Amino acid sequence: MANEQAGPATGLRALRPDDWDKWYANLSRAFGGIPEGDEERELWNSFTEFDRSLGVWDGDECVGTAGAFSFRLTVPGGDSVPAAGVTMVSVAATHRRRGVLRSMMRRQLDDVRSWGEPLAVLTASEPAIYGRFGYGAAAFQMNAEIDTRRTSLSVPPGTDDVRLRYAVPADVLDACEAVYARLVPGRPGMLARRPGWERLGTVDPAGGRDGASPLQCVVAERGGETVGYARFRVKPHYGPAGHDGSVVLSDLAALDPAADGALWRFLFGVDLTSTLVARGRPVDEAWQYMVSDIRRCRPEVRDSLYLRLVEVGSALRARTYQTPVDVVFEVEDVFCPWNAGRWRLSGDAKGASCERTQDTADLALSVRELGAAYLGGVSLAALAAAGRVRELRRGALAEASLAFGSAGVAPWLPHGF
Ligand SMILES: CC(=O)SCCNC(=O)CCNC(=O)[C@H](O)C(C)(C)COP(=O)(O)OP(=O)(O)OC[C@H]1O[C@@H](n2cnc3c(N)ncnc32)[C@H](O)[C@@H]1OP(=O)(O)O
Repeated sequence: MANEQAGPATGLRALRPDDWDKWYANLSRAFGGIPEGDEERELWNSFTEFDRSLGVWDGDECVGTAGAFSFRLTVPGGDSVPAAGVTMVSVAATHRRRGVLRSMMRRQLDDVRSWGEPLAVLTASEPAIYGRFGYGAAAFQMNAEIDTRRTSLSVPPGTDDVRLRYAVPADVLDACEAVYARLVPGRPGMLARRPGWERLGTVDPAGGRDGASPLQCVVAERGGETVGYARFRVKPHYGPAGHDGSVVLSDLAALDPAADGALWRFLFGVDLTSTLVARGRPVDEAWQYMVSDIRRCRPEVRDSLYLRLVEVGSALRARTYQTPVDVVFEVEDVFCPWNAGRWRLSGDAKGASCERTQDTADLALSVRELGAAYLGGVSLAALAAAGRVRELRRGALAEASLAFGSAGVAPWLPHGF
């Protein structure tokens, strides 16, 4: 790989295994410098894909880091598409705002393109950073702090047939992972986990508990089969009115409404607690429609997954469209100019073609808006209302907005990376 200059005396190169300690130390410091436990550190070391990671060096000092996990991401229609999971991005504060990040983003997107991966995805420490590199906010998450003493839950039929039992998280990891794997094709934004990544769900450093218990796990079973699980911590609190601790949900997955209802009913009812804290949940998750009082759940929606089309043609071909669509996009892409220009997308629920064209454009937008709309969670019409998509042929906006939808399932990223 060529050595690029990113400001005076800095050099950018692929990460070497021997450099990992310094590389990771730069990353850790950029996020506040509090050391992680050995288990977590070992986990991220095992996840690091060295030939897909970059370091920027000033002499023998690491001043910039970035990685790109080789993920597969569910797209509308249920296919799983190669996506670079951009991660571990940091620049030493001594070297900030001199273009070190920009140099890594440049090299990384060139690399991702050369690997033939049509998408790049990330979660942003600050939303203002990545739009300039063509990433749009494509999936959102729900956070809630539920007052479980003043909110009741009305569960779906069949909930009473589900058996719940406590289990040691590590002992039921394979069964839980099998549940997760069955859910992956059903929701855009979900990641097919690579071997080893299931450990992310059970890593439990004492320093990360904030006064709560170690991770607890309840599995939902029906007829001897695992149909769901919840992993959570309990944070005891004794206040003026007695016990009013919290349940802090870490992860929940269920194969059907009854299993889902059983798990949420359990979480609502843990003795000596009065609050259920649920973060990073799908924005359309069923519990919201089971509760008696959504206002007492204090729901809050937040940006979650940012997506970039690395190759516009192959990315738009890789998903399906919920209604027939035939539109010409005029795409602006300053950072990856190979995408710029006109593309004709023709598709429906079975498949799509997307090729370069000289035909007149129907819709004009930047690659960032295409990224935001790609998973079906942000409508092109809404982006047009904000002035970020221009309709050049009457009717094209409604046609494309409808087609890009994700069949009533909101996209969701199940875990950070
Ligand atoms: C996917 C992930 O891993 S997200 C994690 C990102 N990392 C962090 O937040 C850790 C702490 N912060 C940092 O390490 C650094 O400040 C970084 C990585 C955010 C920025 O690195 P820098 O080398 O300073 O960025 P660089 O100088 O290349 O800036 C490129 C552009 O982004 C802008 N920019 C950089 N950081 C920010 C920010 N936090 N907010 C808004 N704009 C920013 C710059 O102003 C510049 O703008 P321009 O295009 O108008 O010139």
